[in-house]
Amino acid sequence: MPTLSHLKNPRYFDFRAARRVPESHAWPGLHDHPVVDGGAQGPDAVPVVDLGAAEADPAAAVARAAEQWGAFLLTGHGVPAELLARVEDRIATMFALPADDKMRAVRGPGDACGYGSPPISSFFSKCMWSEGYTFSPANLRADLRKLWPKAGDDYTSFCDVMEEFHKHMRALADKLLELFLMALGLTDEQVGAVEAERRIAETMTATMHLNWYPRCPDPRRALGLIAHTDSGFFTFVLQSLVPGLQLFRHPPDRWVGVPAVPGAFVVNVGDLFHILTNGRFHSVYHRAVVNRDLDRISLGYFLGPPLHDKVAPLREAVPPGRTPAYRAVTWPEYMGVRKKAFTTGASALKMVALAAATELELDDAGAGAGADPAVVHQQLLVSS
Ligand SMILES: C=C1C[C@]23C[C@H]1CC[C@H]2[C@@]12CCC[C@@](C)(C(=O)O1)[C@H]2[C@@H]3C(=O)O
Ligand SMILES: O=C(O)CCC(=O)C(=O)O
Repeated sequence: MPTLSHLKNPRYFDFRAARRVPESHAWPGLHDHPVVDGGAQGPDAVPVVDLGAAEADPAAAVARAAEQWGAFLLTGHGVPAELLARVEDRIATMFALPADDKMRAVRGPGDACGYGSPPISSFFSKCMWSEGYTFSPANLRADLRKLWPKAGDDYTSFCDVMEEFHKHMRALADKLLELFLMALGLTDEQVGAVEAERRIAETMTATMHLNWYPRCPDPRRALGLIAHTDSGFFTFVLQSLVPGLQLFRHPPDRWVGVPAVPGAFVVNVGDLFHILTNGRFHSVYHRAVVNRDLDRISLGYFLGPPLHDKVAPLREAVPPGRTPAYRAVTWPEYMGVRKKAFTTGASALKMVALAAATELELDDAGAGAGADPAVVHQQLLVSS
């Protein structure tokens, strides 16, 4: 059996060759909470928002899901299923590149983009059972030359497909932002006319993160992606083939498995949207688990503000007579707070909460309150 030392690149863990889960990849505490099926009828059914003809009032459906779950399945969105199949196929081709090619594009310390574990992994001493690749669609052709320096057919088809996908997704993001703002109670006119809202719509940026979760000989000991909230505004997750995404819900503490619905996106509310909406739409803890027989691929399309813009609660989101619950932060500033939160066991959202906000407002803040699975892991596993 090949071991790490037999590989040309000693930094590359060869998941394909692994016959067992080594201590470096074994996470304690994975089964502290039960897992329930979010695809079955009942209170744990993940909400579905259908943007097609079937939904009479999509803004009301978005409001309910964002307030009660911080996540929902999005169908009827108009992105062709045939394009999604090509996207998944191209991602699989990319992850099948030889290790040395992938390592050429490795993420540097502090870099947002690149190949390897996602940025959050640096907060933990254990390794996740996955590989990832982050890139900016705005810079796609240049970024991808790191993986395919000689360009060629695979490079061209990857870039063509991702550009086509990005075009659809950016338009869908605008549509969903408008629905989110209408869900907050803004009228059509206000969404277009109020300066703060207009600026968000005009400047929102997109980042893509691809995940590959290789099949795993002992899936109960390994973890694909540690529990986290996304830090930006909102994220579209594509997991249309193999399920593995779980949302944290409480009380009682439990993981809700999100069904893999062909052609659907999962939409997650992120921390900056939580702040923007003054906690009315709350960010959601989620994680990805792995399985024994099947590789899994997922894609996150992350929307957020430009790096230098401050995000503060929208005036329209703060109830009359109340003060905003959060202070203004830029995205990089918030990432810095989150890093500190991981090393101290605190909640990043609570760290940017304003002292004047009442306990009630913070307790309403969903992810910021109550049991926090990431903090539980953090106490056990933070890298020294
Ligand atoms: C635009 C983003 C959003 C990032 C950072 C940057 C690029 C990669 C994203 C993720 C993807 C995996 C989980 C996460 C927590 C991570 O570590 O990297 C995400 C993070 C965030 O939502 O904060
Ligand atoms: O693999 C998944 O389903 C989750 C992906 C995710 O949470 C992410 O990329 O942030």
